[in-house]
Amino acid sequence: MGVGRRMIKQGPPPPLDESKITMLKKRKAGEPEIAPKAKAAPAKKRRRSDADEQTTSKKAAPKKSKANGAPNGSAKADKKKVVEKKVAEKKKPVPMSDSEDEDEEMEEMEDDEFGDLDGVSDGSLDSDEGVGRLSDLEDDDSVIDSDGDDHPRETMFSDDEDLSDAEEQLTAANIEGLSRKLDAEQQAEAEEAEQELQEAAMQTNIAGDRPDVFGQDGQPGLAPDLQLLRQRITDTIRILGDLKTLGQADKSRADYVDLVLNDICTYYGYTRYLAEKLWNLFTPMEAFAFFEANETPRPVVIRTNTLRTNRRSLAQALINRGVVLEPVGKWSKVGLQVFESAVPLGATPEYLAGHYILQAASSFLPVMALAPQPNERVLDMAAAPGGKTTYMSALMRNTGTVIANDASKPRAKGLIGNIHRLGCKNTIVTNMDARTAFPKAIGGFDRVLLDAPCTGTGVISKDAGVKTSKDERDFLAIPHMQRQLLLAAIDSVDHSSKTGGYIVYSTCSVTVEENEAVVQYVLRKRPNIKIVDTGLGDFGSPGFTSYMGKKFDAKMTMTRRYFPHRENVDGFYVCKLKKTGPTPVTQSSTTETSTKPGRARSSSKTESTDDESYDKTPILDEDGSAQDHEGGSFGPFAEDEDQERINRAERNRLRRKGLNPKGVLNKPKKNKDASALKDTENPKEEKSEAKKPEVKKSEAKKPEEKKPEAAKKSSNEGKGEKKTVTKGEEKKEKKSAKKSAKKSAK
Ligand SMILES: C[S@@+](CC[C@H](N)C(=O)[O-])C[C@H]1O[C@@H](n2cnc3c(N)ncnc32)[C@H](O)[C@@H]1O
Repeated sequence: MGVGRRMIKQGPPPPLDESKITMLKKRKAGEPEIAPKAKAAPAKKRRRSDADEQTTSKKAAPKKSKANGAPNGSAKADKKKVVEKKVAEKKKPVPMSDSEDEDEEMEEMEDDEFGDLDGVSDGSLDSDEGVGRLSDLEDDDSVIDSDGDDHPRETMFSDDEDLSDAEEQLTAANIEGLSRKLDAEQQAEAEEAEQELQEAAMQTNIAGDRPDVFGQDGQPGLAPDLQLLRQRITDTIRILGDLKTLGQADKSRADYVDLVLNDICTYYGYTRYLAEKLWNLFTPMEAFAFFEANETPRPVVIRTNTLRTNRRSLAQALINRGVVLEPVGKWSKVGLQVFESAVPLGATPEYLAGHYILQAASSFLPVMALAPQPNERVLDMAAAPGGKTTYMSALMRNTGTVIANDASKPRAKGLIGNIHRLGCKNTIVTNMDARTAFPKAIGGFDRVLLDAPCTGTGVISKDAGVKTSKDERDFLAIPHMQRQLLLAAIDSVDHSSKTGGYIVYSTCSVTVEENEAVVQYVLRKRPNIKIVDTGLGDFGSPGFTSYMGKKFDAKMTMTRRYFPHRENVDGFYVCKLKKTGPTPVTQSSTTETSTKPGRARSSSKTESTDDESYDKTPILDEDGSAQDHEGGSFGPFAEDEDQERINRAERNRLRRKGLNPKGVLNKPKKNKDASALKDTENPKEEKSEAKKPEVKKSEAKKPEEKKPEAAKKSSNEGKGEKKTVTKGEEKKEKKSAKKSAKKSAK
């Protein structure tokens, strides 16, 4: 696993530290560096012997000098600085609260969720010492053990370890890993400072330093190499920051934007269409930071599965396997950021036992915003591969019900796998197109999560293919689908739910079309919803209230945006909605009455008046026939309908096997279900076949399975023969049938 940016802790970036810039300037100018904290701060707490210290220093020293030339003493001081910073951070209240009028229980839960829990520190390969110390820690009464019987809730959400103690213990146990991490952090900080310097330089208006990005003939031409291209990008961005002073008189802003966009496409490999779309989200400087951030991977994060373990135990187990990790940030108490691993994280015994799931940090956020409660009925509309479903299940402590739906069958299989591995027992998987299936098939949920399919512009660092694969059509079709899904999500929620009535909409995309514009659309279509606070505090940035001349609801600021270059997480959007009343019948895609489980629903035929909210594209079965999504009331069990579905599925299954369904299913004795099926299919045929002697029938069927056409022919011939059979012949036939029956019995 690489270091560098990956090592940067997730969370809001710290404010610009001027001293770093001064330090770097001095270093560049060859002036001696002073590390005031290194001098001033003697080591406060020493958890290791001097011998250990020396060993570690020896290992760490070359890296340090490589990283920034700082002596070891300075690194120690920096380490202390980091610990001090952490302690100071711990003292700060966590700025996350849910200001909504939810009941006390929910508040309690969210308090827990965002509680000041950040106990586990870094890990390394020094497992022996670490194990000893961690056992000491467990014996220590001062450490709050969440597994205590007095706190059943804490037992489940067992990350309530004593922060400082746990952190120090793990720090001691993992000092080598910590040193490495600190080195990398320092390096990253130095890189950041360098970048800031560059950016500051960009903004500096030095007389006579006017970059000439267009060249002598006023034409941009081809940049000779990538380094120069990058230089031209930064120069152009600098000019755009102060066009009046730095721009050429004969060039407009549009000329510069055009130039920089072309260069960005060449340098980073975007299509012009997408580069422009992303560029328009930010100031030129920030757009550059965004494009840059998309070139580096986000930190590897795992989520503790609290249905199986707690974060401290998991951290300890993984540290013992050579994993260097620490809590992902104050905002989560189940996430662990992994810096280094001696073992593949997807194959450890803990992974296989379902103690954790590899999950991007930003993926935690929609579930935290939804805050599902124990015993609720919750729908995860687009659930595969199940990172959020399984988190929801854990928050609900395996109580209530989670319907985890996904339209893709292969992906639903992965979802089932994760559900099993993580031990989620309150989850039912369905495989339907959520646009039309909900609330028709089932509704009345307390909460619905729609983690919508999207263009993926927030995860370009993971999937660089997005840079070239998404075109204008995608940015029309995908938001269209998102709107349909969100309307269905809203209609599937029980507005009168005592504990909930919430919908969370999220995407891993940063474009406005897929986020604010979708929310704005549903606000217009559903007057019975309102935007509410996500409860995610100040983490992230507020959603846009206007974009390129479009105005959005003022409450859009309550929605949250996350960016790779700001929070060092995947680009993400989270919006929480509260349903305040029933959807008017004229607006709902299906009638909303009686959506409670087990109750027969009234006709769901009420078609939407809104073209966009109701997808009229028929959903095709595997055999290509359109499913009946219209008409028919939803009852507890529609036996005929179910039977027909079962029959159809069986026929499809046989066809896939290369068998003629009629041939196989017309064997009543061999397959009970098949005979039942035949009843509904072709009773007449069944009757005439029944008259035939048993043995003959089975003999006749065999070739039919292999050669359907020939079999058909012979079956027809058989029918024809029957009409002319005389009584004598019939007797003979019966006799021979009896004989052969006896033979076969023998
Ligand atoms: C962003 S992914 C969901 C990720 C998932 N929530 C998680 O955390 O693991 C979007 C999912 O939507 C599914 N999907 C696409 N169209 C759908 C539809 N019409 N109905 C239901 N699911 C759909 C895709 O198969 C895909 O798995």
